[in-house]
Amino acid sequence: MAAPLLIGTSLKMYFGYQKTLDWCRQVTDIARQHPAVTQGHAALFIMPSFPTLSPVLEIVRDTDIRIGAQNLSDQPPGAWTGEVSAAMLAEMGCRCVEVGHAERRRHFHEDETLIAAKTAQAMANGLSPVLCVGEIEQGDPDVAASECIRQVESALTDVPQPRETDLIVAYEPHWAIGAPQPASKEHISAVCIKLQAWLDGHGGGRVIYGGSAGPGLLSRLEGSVQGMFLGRFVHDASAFEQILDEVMTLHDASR
Ligand SMILES: O=C(CO)COP(=O)(O)O
Repeated sequence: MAAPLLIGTSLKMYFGYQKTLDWCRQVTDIARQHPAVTQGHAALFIMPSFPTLSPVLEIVRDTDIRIGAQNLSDQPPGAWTGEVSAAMLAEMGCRCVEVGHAERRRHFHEDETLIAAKTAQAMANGLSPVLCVGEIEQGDPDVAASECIRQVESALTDVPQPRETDLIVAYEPHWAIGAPQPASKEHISAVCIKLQAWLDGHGGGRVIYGGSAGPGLLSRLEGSVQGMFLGRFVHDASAFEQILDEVMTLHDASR
């Protein structure tokens, strides 16, 4: 059977504590009964804010939904006030962690050295990095693909080979994040196909797309991505159900 499509979301800092738990319960209820999930065609991950990780892990306990943090320290445990270690996230039951998101690069000045150290910390502790890469300005997809490959290579600098932890690469063109609509399907497909080919030849990994993604996009991408990294357009949890319906339709069409 083909690998399940990865359908994930970061809640960024949008929701409060209670709203996060309510939303996660809704999505978990959808996942429990949706054939795309129960038949193994979709694998879900959710990245809520740090203070909600523990109760959210409890909400999804009897499911295969992966929970991850939106950030981690680049350092092993020690005297790093205010930071959260990969070791603690893994101990809690997190299975993935976001690294290199455009908002962290832009607003928190995370550079490639820091992103490489965070990626290495994640992998050394068995957390799959959801490594976000993308070009800043809209332009030619070949140039964008080269830039993304360069960013992935740079992020993997400190990771020992062969890699022992799954890598998820989220292609998120900065200009398409928080926008009214995603990048065009031609642009997304052109970049993701090149990025996936590069990963296939360099230790593996799976490319998903994020940036104003919502219901309908997965179907339009016709198999050129391995999943979606969702934001605002799944804040209404029913959108998750629509996307899982698409996964099912894609699966049925491929038989
Ligand atoms: O950055 C994103 C996912 O982490 C995308 O967010 P939006 O879908 O809200 O643009």
